[in-house]
Parts: sequence; structure tokens; C-alpha cells
Amino acid sequence: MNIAVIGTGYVGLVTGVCLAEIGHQVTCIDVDDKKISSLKSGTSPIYEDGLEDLLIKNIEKDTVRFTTDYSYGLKDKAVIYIGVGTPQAEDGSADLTYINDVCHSIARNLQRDAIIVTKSTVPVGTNEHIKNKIMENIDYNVSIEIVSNPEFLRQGSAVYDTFHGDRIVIGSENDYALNVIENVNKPFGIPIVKTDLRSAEMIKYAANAFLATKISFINEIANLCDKLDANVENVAKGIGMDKRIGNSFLNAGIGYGGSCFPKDTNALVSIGKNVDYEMSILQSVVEVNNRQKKVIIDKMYKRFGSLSDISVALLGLSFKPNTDDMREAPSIPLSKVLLEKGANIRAYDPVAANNAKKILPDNVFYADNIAEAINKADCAVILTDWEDIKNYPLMKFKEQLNQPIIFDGRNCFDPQEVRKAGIEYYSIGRP
Ligand SMILES: NC(=O)c1ccc[n+]([C@@H]2O[C@H](COP(=O)([O-])OP(=O)(O)OC[C@H]3O[C@@H](n4cnc5c(N)ncnc54)[C@H](O)[C@@H]3O)[C@@H](O)[C@H]2O)c1
Ligand SMILES: O=c1ccn([C@@H]2O[C@H](COP(=O)(O)OP(=O)(O)O[C@H]3O[C@H](CO)[C@@H](O)[C@H](O)[C@H]3O)[C@@H](O)[C@H]2O)c(=O)[nH]1
Repeated sequence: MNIAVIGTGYVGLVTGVCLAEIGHQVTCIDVDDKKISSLKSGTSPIYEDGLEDLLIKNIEKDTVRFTTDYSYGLKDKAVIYIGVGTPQAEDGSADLTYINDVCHSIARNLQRDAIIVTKSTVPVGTNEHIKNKIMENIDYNVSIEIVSNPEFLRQGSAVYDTFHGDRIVIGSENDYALNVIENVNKPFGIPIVKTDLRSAEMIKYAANAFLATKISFINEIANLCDKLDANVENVAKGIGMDKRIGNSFLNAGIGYGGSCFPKDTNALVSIGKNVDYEMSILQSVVEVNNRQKKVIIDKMYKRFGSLSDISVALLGLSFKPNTDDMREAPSIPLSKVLLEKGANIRAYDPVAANNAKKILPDNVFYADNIAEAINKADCAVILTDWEDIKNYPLMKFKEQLNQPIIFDGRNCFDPQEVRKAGIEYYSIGRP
């Protein structure tokens, strides 16, 4: 099928390349010139395992193309995916500016009947708004149908998730459109849930809100474990074996970050407010997560008394491992507080350092490797559970740190082993 994908970020690019891989003819459209020229030359602007290989393979087969030109991109396309960003507005709601821009561009350039498929995460009712917005700006006689197809991929394993997801959700009020999009997705071999438009939109927010709730819940239990000398890992194992609870998303730490959970939880609270409904649980989830980012600082204060002139090796800057994405990464507020309190920062990240340089304060020193970061630092603070950080030999931490102290915001090590290696160790919710 001839498909256009609008937006070549984490979602749009992965969607476009994977749809090409399963046999569709895809043209990806973006307004960012730089991204499009990089993509045309087979270079992925984002770090995602396996993505660049699939990109090059499909460019060579001419099954995926890239353009900034909407009229070329939409030409002869029966299906048009929207994957542009829906960031958080100042009041916490989802900002639909990019979606509205896309509606205008589609209306100006659409030349045939088409099915519009929204991958972007959008508040309930937005797909109806998209349809109206396109139709009210369109000049000639074409008809469109709308399908909501929320995306559930995780950054860092986006390609894997696209081929091995638990379900594909498609919602529409039009059976013909639902069937077309079901067929487009069939080659992925993933169970397809067909539903109505508004429920599909709600499924996305409810899924992210539920996962964020699990994280904030286990973080509260971890904080309590800290006060009562219980071990949150043992607790998570004990409760997770109950199939009704499940053992995933129960890793305690310094809280969730990223491009989705923070903004989507706030957006759902805002969606509730708009219809006079207070999302009490979710408000607490957000509050607990904001508080959780300070837990490591509290532990550092308790240990050092003052952070003035302390040299801190900050290990891991991205919001999670296997991505270069810095959006809502806990390293952002943490580095600000550390510098405000007079500490020096020696930062290391295997992939996200270049992106971090654009966001973190100027006076952060960036090390090329872990050894350089911890060399002569007064403590190491682990913020992202990258494999190379988890596998760094404890003896080297002991030898290379000025003072052998680790504050572990991701519970990467076994406390007993670390202490056996002669290192003072503070983690989250574990004695
Ligand atoms: N990142 C994720 O893991 C993820 C997962 C599931 C769902 N989502 C949702 O998917 C959507 C996209 O997220 P993302 O992380 O891929 O965003 P992103 O910021 O990485 O990418 C958005 C892209 O859209 C482009 N764009 C903006 N305006 C445009 C326009 N008018 N025409 C064409 N292109 C335009 C931008 O240049 C950018 O390349 C959001 O709604 C997000 O909530 C994201
Ligand atoms: O037990 C856990 C699991 C995750 N996290 C943190 O939670 C955040 C999000 O992690 P993850 O869900 O793995 O990454 P994302 O790429 O943000 O993916 C989420 O957000 C996407 C965007 O909506 C959805 O598509 C995915 O299904 C959903 O998992 C990260 O900061 C993790 O460190 C924890 O603290 N503890």
C-alpha cells in the first residue's frame, strides 16, 4: 500500500521504516531539512537499536523515501500516518500546535481520498477535531476517514517493539477504514484490538498512566523500606509473583522520565479537569515522581553534610538506557541542584553526552569514559542503568574514586557485593 508518514521523530521514523520493511511503499515527510537530508543519506538522526540497518536496507530497495515537500509526499497516498510531537503545554495539557499545522498541510496538499491514521498521543476527541480541521480547509472534492492507532513502543527497543508488541490498537467509527488499517498491520503478526475512536485515544493515556502508577507506587514502598530496613527488591519479587500484580515496572529508583510518562500523566490530569473530574490517583503519581528525583540528593546531604566543593561523577544522563533522549531525564534537575549547592560535576553517558551538552548547565565537565568521570571524584552517582555502568568492575570504582562512595539511583548493584569490595553504597529502598 502507498503510505505517507508525517513526522520523522522516534515514532514517525520507526513507523515509516518498519511499514516499508513489511512491504509497503512509504514516503516520510518532515519540516526539518537537516533530518530529511540525514535520512536520505541513510543516517538515522536518533539512536535506536537496529533502526539504521533497516533504514539503509529499505532506502536501497526504494521502499522508503524522505521529503520536506508535502505535495510530493502525499501524492497517490491512500493512507497518511501522523506522528508529530504533542508536547506538554505550560498548563500541563497536550499542546496540539504541530497537529494543527499538519492538518493545514494535509488540507492544502491532499489530492485523493485517504485514510488519516493518528499515531501521535492525543487527548480524547482530537481525532474528530483533526477530521474537521482538514475538511474545513480543503478546496476540492476528496473524502477522508480517521483512525486512531496509538503507539506503544519504548525508546531504546523501538524497532523490536514494533515487530513484537503485545497488541496493535486501532479505533475508528468507519468499518472500511478499520479494515484497511487492520490489513496494513497484519504482516506484523501482532494481535489487533479494534475499537471506537475515543476509546483508542483513551487506551494510550490509560496504559501510560497505569505504568507510571506502578513506578510511583513501588517508589513509595521503597522510601518506606528505607525507613524500616526492608528491601524493596525482595518486596517487588514477592508481590510481582502474584499474576494479578505482575513483576514488570516494579523497579524502584529516582523516578520515571522520558518524552511520554511525564507529559502524558499531566495531560490526563488536564483532560479530567476539562470535564470537571479530578484524577486524584494520577495527581499523586505525578507528585511522588517529582519528589523521588530528590531522594538521591537527600542521601548525599545525609552523608556529606554539605555538597560544597564535592566532586561528583554523574554516571548516565539519558532518561533510560539505550537511548540518546534527554527529555525529562532526572539528570537535568539533579545536575542543576548539585551545581547550585556548590558541587562539581564530571558527567559520563555512552550515547547521550552530545544531547546533554545542549541541555545541562555549561559548567558540567564531560568525560569520555567511566574511568575519566570517576577519577578523583568524591563519589559516583548513578542515574541511568546503562550496561557499561552496571558492568564496570567494582574494584575499579574502589581504586579510581577519590572516596569509594556510590549513590545508586537505579539499584544496579548487589549491596552486599559492593560493600564487600570496600565501597560505601547507598541505593533506593535497600539496606
Ligand atoms: N517517543 C516515544 O517513545 C513515543 C512512544 C509512543 C507515542 N509517542 C507519541 O508520538 C508522538 C511523536 O513523538 P516523538 O517522540 O516521535 O516526537 P519527536 O519530537 O521525536 O518527533 C516529531 C517530529 O515531527 C516533526 N514535525 C513537527 N511539525 C511537523 C509538521 N508540521 N510536518 C511534518 N513534520 C513535523 C518534527 O520535526 C520531528 O521530527 C507524540 O505524540 C508522542 O507522545 C512517542
Ligand atoms: O520499573 C521501572 C520501569 C521504568 N522506569 C522508568 O520509567 C521511564 C520510562 O521507561 P520506559 O517505559 O521503559 O520507556 P519509554 O520509552 O518512555 O516508554 C513508555 O512511554 C512510551 C511513550 O508513550 C510508550 O509507548 C511505552 O509503552 C512506555 O513504556 C524511564 O525513566 C525508566 O527509567 C522505572 O523507574 N522503573
